[in-house]
Amino acid sequence: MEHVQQVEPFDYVIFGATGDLTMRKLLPALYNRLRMGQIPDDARIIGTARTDIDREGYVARAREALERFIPDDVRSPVLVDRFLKLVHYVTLDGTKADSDWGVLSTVLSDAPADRIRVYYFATAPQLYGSICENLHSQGLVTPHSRVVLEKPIGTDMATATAINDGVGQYFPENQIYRIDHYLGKETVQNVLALRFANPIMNAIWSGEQIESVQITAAETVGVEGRASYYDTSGAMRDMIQNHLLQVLCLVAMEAPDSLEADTVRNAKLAVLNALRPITDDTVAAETVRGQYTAGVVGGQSVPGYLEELGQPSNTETYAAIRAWVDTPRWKGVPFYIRTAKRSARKVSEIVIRFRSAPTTLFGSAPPENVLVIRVQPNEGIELHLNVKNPALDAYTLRTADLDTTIRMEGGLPFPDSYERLLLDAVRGNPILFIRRDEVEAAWRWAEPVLNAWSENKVPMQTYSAGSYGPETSAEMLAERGDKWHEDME
Ligand SMILES: NC(=O)C1=CN([C@@H]2O[C@H](COP(=O)(O)OP(=O)(O)OC[C@H]3O[C@@H](n4cnc5c(N)ncnc54)[C@H](OP(=O)(O)O)[C@@H]3O)[C@@H](O)[C@H]2O)C=CC1
Ligand SMILES: O=C1O[C@H](COP(=O)(O)O)[C@@H](O)[C@H](O)[C@H]1O
Repeated sequence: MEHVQQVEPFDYVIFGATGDLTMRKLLPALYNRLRMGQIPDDARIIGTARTDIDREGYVARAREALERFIPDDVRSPVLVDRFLKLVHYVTLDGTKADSDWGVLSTVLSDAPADRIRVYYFATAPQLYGSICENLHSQGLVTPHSRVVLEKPIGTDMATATAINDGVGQYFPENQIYRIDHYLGKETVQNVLALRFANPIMNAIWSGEQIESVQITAAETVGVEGRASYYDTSGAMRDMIQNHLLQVLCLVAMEAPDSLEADTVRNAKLAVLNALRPITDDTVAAETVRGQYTAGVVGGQSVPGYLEELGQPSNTETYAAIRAWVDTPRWKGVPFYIRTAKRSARKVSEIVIRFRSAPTTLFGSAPPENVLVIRVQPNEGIELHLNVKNPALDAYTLRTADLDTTIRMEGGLPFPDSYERLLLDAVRGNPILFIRRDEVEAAWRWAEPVLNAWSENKVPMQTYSAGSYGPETSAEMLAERGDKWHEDME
């Protein structure tokens, strides 16, 4: 059974309440937390969007979303009805001062003045600044208010600065929660436990013992219904600048002095600031980008990216980067990070390859030890060790795996990462949210790569849907005798 504590009563005001993210992720996550007993019955979820519907109409949409996105075995009619009693809707154009803010103000003023209020922005990020301005001028920003910002925070440094400035004018940094759902994943959070709660790991966690690090987030899906967003984004902006760099930070950071949010964020920031800049001179050697062509994924024929889009595009659906963290701990250790749409399989993982044993005792050098942190699916940790091959009389080696699957008690699936993060915003716990300087440091590193790619300084490769990506990606690793995980024996 999950150990849960009910949070204080709150008002969750969602801007963008009719959109895909709200229906697919936010409402189901809140339902699940109610189901687990964490949400009090006097909490309120107040959806807002321009669509002119009344509460009944919105509740009907929310019900449909729960029927679609909550599996039958955890959806009970009684709980759904209880959840929907918390749901309200206000028709509002968040960007317009003369929109009907009075209705939202009236609804909010029904609650005590010191009630926790979370404004969740599930709209296009360009709208965040003007929504904040209106919240402020309507007197709706209280000391107990916080704002959750969905990604992407900009498409480059300039746009990120504009968004952060726009929000920062009305909310102090400690009331701003920039969400990165990878930080809500259980096994990502486990990186800190693995590293710092286990002296045996801590002792070997540096370039003295580690040869290379791989961080992969590959998906079998294409761009689904989000082609218009994705084509302005691409793999680097969609996944690397945020999710994968955050994971890299957790793998590479120095031990924080405490689990206080800013202490951990300072440690992550130090890693981002230590990332070696990729320049016009190094970008072709250190990066690979590609687009999928038609292929077969999971036994199904799928079209290529350009066919799906119906127009030419210079947007990458695959990116692999050899990054370097210039700190004494990581001297000489490449961090390979990659992400792909329409990959052979869905997998997010961290793979640590250790240096080979300096021994000739067993003839040739034994294979390297490899530690795999499986973020998803089948969350767990495996360590490949060399053991004596019991099938042979001669003293030869074979690989044995120590493999632990991390499960919830009772074998329940892990809660979706949004469940943890949505309630952390209510609790006022920002540890799994990104601070402004982290976003900026990530853009500082990513932007030169994006500029070089847009100037075609790195050729756009192709890869068949259902493959592991362009061949040049494997070649980049082979230069240093490395292999992607799927190519390791
Ligand atoms: N969908 C996903 O899986 C993910 C989405 N995100 C981010 O979440 C945000 C929302 O994405 P998504 O749900 O896909 O987008 P959608 O286009 O599906 O939804 C956008 C929402 O914003 C509302 N909206 C648009 N303009 C205004 C306005 N002026 N005032 C108030 N509401 C407005 C729309 O409703 P209406 O037209 O009725 O006003 C709609 O509810 C984006 O920042 C996206 O990048 C991040 C990660 C994953
Ligand atoms: O933020 C995003 O993440 C998803 C992948 O998330 P995961 O939890 O399924 O690994 C990705 O599909 C989407 O394009 C991106 O915006």
